Amino acid sequence: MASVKVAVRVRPFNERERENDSQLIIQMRGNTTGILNCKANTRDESIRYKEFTFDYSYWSHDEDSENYASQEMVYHDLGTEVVECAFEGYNACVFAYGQTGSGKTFTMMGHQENQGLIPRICKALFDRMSENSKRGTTHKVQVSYLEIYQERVADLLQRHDNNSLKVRQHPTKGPYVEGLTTCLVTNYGHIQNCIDRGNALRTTASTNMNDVSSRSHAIFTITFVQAGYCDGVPSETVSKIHLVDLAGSERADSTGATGKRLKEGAYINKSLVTLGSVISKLAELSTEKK
Ligand SMILES: Nc1ncnc2c1ncn2[C@@H]1O[C@H](COP(=O)(O)OP(=O)(O)OP(=O)(O)O)[C@@H](O)[C@H]1O
Repeated sequence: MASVKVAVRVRPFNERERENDSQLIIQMRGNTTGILNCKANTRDESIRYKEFTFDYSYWSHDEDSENYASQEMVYHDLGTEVVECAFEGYNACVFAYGQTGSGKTFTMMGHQENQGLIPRICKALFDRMSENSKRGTTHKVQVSYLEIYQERVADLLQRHDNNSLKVRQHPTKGPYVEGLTTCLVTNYGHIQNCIDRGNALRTTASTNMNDVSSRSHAIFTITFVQAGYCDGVPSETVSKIHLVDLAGSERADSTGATGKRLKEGAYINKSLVTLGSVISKLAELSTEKK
């Protein structure tokens, strides 16, 4: 099982793009994504057209296409492995990264009638737990949900008067957010309630690029404890699943942002650049180790 997997997804045109007769510049074949640079001032196809290979390339541009990648398919490829990891005692993380309006919240959360990765992963966890309970394993599931808005951490499961929680470093457990609400959940309905409550508190706003644009990074964390017997000895396994819906990078001239929206956009871009640097550094370190 690869430790990191990268998937890209193309969404359908939105109304604005249809009205503008926008040109589709993405092609997908298997796990390869091709991008056409129609602004390149050359006829040289090797310059105009570039292909990149990912673990998965999801074609969700038109539902009628036989290659259409549904929420179910994305869950099947990416979500089932997360559930598998959690039951094996590993930590797992999925995050959605991309330009504003590109479909991150749709992929992570989806809609009631077309659910995304987060509700599907939660549902599968509880289904599998009820199977395992029959074999004597007991489980405890806790969730927390936070957003990082303009570099401040806010609890999405309970509004605090002071809406800026502190991030601290625990000597053995690593980073944590002091005072963050954790809810003990015992069934899927309960976890769904937490998700809905958190989504309702999340900071969103309308921009020219997206009517419901997330203005914050959101992290939904599931702490999953399994207790049972291993070779007759009582044992406990703890795993954490972090499901992250990042705010999208944006250009002020495209979003039409001014005032508060512009300031939000600046914070979003700055934090995404920093995240990119962190990921590059980690990748460098892991290459050096090999
Ligand atoms: N695969 C898809 N199929 C159908 N509709 C989609 C798909 N992906 C995105 N959409 C629609 O596109 C719009 C923008 O998507 P979404 O809000 O998920 O973008 P986002 O990347 O989270 O944006 P932001 O960074 O601004 O929050 C929404 O109306 C969403 O329903």
